[in-house]
Amino acid sequence: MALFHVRMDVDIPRDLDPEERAETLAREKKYSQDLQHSGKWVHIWRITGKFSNISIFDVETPDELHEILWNLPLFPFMTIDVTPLNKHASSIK
Ligand SMILES: O=C(O)C[C@H]1C=CC(=O)O1
Repeated sequence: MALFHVRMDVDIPRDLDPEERAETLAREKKYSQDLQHSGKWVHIWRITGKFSNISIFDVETPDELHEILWNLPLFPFMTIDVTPLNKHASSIK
């Protein structure tokens, strides 16, 4: 198990075909919710006032996270920042 903090900033071009935009967003939602049901996408929080999220992933390896992120339907329109997390020595959990 490895935890990662991931920030995703979305920037969809204004001239993208509205049908393609809606279809991509619908696929993104299903992809995200399937991963949430699987336990791999542990948290997703909207950043106030931005088309961005902060997420926590629980995966086996960085390669697995890379595959998940690479296959996000919105990946072509995202800037993604990944921070690996280690257990803090003072954590009681
Ligand atoms: O809305 C977003 O932050 C982008 C993306 C991540 C999951 C999802 O459903 O959409």
